[in-house]
Formats: sequence, structure tokens, C-alpha cells
Amino acid sequence: MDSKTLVEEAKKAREKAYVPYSNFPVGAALLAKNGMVYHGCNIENAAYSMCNCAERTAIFKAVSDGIREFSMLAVIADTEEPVSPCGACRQVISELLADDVKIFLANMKGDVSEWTVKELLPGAFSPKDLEG
Ligand SMILES: O=c1ccn([C@H]2C[C@H](O)[C@@H](CO)O2)c(=O)[nH]1
Ligand SMILES: [Zn+2]
Repeated sequence: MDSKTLVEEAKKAREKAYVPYSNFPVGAALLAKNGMVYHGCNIENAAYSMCNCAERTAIFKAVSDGIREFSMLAVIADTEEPVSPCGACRQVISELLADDVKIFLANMKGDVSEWTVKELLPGAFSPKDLEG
């Protein structure tokens, strides 16, 4: 699967967003190495801190299915520039996506920027740092 197709999958996922507070739907699609595509949308809540971003939803769905090996992640929103993941998502991405996973940030106008995990959060803490 190519990045363009994955961005289209993220666009489909965006349609499921539950965003009564921000009215800002975001979609994500995470391609696992086994070929599965995990969709994620943002899901908000009256307790604002409980809001879950689209990319974290996709990652948590995959990990909760026992899937840990991925090749690409796409995220899309209706933004001027390609959507920018929040700090929490950057940390989750750094921890659960290997360094070689390609990340595509997109907007509805068709702009797409490609990132590496390290570029999204240089110096992120990782469980490997806990080893001796
Ligand atoms: O990359 C992003 C950026 C924002 N949001 C969500 C969080 C909140 O629901 C809304 C406004 O920030 O968009 C995402 O899901 N992913
Ligand atoms: Zn986020």
C-alpha cells in the first residue's frame, strides 16, 4: 500500500470522529506489517482531558489487538498546513512506533508532509532508557 492510499484511509476514519466540543474532526490510519489497516478518529468527552486523538486511537486499537509492527501512519485534518500531532501523541508514537515507520501528515487540500518518528519528538524517553 502507498502513502496516498493510507491518507485516503485516514480520511475515511475522520468521518467517524466524535467532536461535539471542538468540531475539529481528525482521522488516522496505521498500516501494520501484516497488512492490516487500523483506523482512528478523535473522540472527545465533557471531561476534556479524556479526549483521545485520532492517531492515539489508531495506535491503541492495534496494540490492544496484539499488533506491534507497523510500516506507516497517516493523519489528516482540515488545516491550513498538514495537521500537527500534539505532544502526548508524539510521545506515544515515539514509544510504540519503530524508528523506521514513515509518518504522513496531511490536510484536506491535499498537502502531505513526510516525517520520521525521531523528527516528531527528538530525544523522546523510551523504555530502552530504563535498561542498565
Ligand atoms: O493531531 C491531532 C491534533 C488534534 N487532534 C484532536 C484533539 C481534539 O479532539 C481536537 C482539537 O485539538 O483535535 C487529533 O486528534 N490529532
Ligand atoms: Zn494528540
